[in-house]
Amino acid sequence: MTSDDIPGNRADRTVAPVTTGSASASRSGAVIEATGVRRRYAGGFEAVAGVSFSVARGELFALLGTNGAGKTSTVELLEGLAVPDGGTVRVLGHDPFRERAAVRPRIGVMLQEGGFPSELTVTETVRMWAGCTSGARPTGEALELVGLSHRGRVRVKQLSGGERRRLDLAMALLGRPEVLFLDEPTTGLDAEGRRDTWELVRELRDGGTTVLLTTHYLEEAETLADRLAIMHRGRIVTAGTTAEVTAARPSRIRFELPEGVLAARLPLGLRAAADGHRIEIRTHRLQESLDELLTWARESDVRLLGLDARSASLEEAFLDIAQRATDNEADDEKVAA
Ligand SMILES: Nc1ncnc2c1ncn2[C@@H]1O[C@H](COP(=O)(O)OP(=O)(O)OP(=O)(O)O)[C@@H](O)[C@H]1O
Repeated sequence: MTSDDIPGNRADRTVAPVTTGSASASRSGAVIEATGVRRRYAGGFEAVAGVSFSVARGELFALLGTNGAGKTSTVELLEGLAVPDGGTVRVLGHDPFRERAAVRPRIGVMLQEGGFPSELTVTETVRMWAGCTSGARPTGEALELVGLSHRGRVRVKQLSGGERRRLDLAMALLGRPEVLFLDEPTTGLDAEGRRDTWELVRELRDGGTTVLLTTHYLEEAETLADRLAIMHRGRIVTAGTTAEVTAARPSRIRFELPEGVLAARLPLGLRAAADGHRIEIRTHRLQESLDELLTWARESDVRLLGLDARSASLEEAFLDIAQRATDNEADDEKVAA
């Protein structure tokens, strides 16, 4: 969903007014804080069902999740675009909806879909928003940050999807925000654009900006996030650093045995799944298992073809979590039937 669904918010999209006042945070020291947050839509559907997390100053936190998991619904509450139906949200120590005037000038928001007048040129659009933003970056600087300097005279309606995302980002950065909310910032960008955006976001974070990011790109979260949470059906299923989230997953060793060498000859200690000559070993002790395998191969004079050993990736953890959550729900439904 986008904030188009929330009446009265369209005019506020992507405004990122200037940073003012001294830094502040909640008593816990967190700059962004969600505690037991719930959000229900018309008809009673609960899209956010008790979500809690916090983001420290200068930290980059990524919210991941399956489609419809409730990421945007959660982030919009923190952006002050709607009021939670339960729990509390705090940004810079304030309620972002009720104390909007205190929060809004210090945050930058990049929604999932920007809503700019399509007949204006890129430069006119930035100038217009800069006019509502005290202390805004110069137009040229904002466009240069996102690699749009050469597109200033082009009308917004003529921009590609990826260029519009860049313009959205320029608007979010216009007021040099302390806290930046980025909802799927690189969707529609090509590989180079994505990397440029990562670089920029990393620089902002290194400069002290606190960032809350939602993304479907696991590599993006793996590359950028200090910590992350994975949501599924309105709840956070797991959270932590990438290393913590992947820690419980086994590493993987893959290779092919040459003709005439049977998988049964492999050492008993290596739990291997064989598909013909193709072998996959799953292990929680990657170094020891690899050592055992290579010793066996050397002593048996066996060449391991296409040998590939790797630690668990965030992608595997994500797919596993989504699958397990779906299986649990199927079991619950069976019990209820
Ligand atoms: N205005 C609305 N009215 C009713 N249901 C809604 C509304 N907006 C969102 N939803 C539902 O709430 C759930 C969560 O949506 P949300 O957009 O927050 O998920 P998301 O994790 O951001 O998804 P995606 O990754 O697909 O963007 C979905 O089931 C969605 O259909």
